[in-house]
Amino acid sequence: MTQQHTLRIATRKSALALWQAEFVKAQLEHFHPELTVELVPMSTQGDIILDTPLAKIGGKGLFVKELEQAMLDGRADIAVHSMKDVPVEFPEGLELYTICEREDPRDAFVSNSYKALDELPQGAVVGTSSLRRQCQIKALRPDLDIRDLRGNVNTRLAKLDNGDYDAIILAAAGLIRLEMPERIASFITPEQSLPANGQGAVGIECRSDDEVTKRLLAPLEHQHTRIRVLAERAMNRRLEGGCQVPIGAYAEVTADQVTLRGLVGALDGSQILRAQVTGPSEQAEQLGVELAEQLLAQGADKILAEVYKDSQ
Ligand SMILES: NCc1[nH]cc(CCC(=O)O)c1CC(=O)O
Repeated sequence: MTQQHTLRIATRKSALALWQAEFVKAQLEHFHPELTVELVPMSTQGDIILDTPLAKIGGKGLFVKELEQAMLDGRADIAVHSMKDVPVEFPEGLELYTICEREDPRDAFVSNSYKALDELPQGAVVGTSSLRRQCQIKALRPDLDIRDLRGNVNTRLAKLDNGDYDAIILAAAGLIRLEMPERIASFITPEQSLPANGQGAVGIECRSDDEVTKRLLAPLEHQHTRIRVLAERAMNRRLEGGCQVPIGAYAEVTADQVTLRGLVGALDGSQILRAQVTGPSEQAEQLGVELAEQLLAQGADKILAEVYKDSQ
């Protein structure tokens, strides 16, 4: 590496994406004081199509395609992603090389009037566009009126503050990173609602043949997080679920064992399939597949087929 080496980070322009890119930049500069790191902010399809419910647009990787093209064209060297938005498969020539330490993976209950989900009055209006959150909240509280809520974190908070909703559900990690932890009225436990695979974790993608960049990224790797996220993603991959599916996946690691919980739900919360597996950490991905197969044996394929049919 020469003194002048510059590493360019392709990033979306939302506050959270920029925070994550700046975080990776700071880490890289910390480990490599000689390195210059630049951000290359860009808009993605997912940022542009704002008026259609995400579940209806479908299409895996709405938020990553442009970033990936920039790396393939050599306009950028790495892309920083929220792991939960990264498709399970990568285009030829690119790979997810680094998984950084996870922030709190739980969902957060956010409201100006109520402290928790079970305090909401009958028929209260709750905002979320996530099918996963929708089905689990419906199962807990069938009376609630769940309405679509799009936009980046600040837009969603503004809609809550306008009085459009009694409460909204957001990833705790986003609120913590954007320095708004006081917005979290309470955490939603994994028992109430399983988080999305990879929630709270940041991943770094680069060109497969870019050994220089890989060496620079190596110190940012967090093995414990990798095991958890690999197990969670393997489950989603086996279920062929993108990021807009009513699938929850949550892994925890104790000593050298990983415990993975998974769930597939019907959108109205009328049916929720759950399963859990435990095994050695080295077999994280196999455990994810095993869990998916348990869910398929319970009929997850029928539920998911129904969801995909509705989103056509
Ligand atoms: N789908 C959007 C998205 N992607 C990542 C996060 C939060 C941070 C994370 O999971 O790392 C969010 C916002 C949210 O779900 O509230």
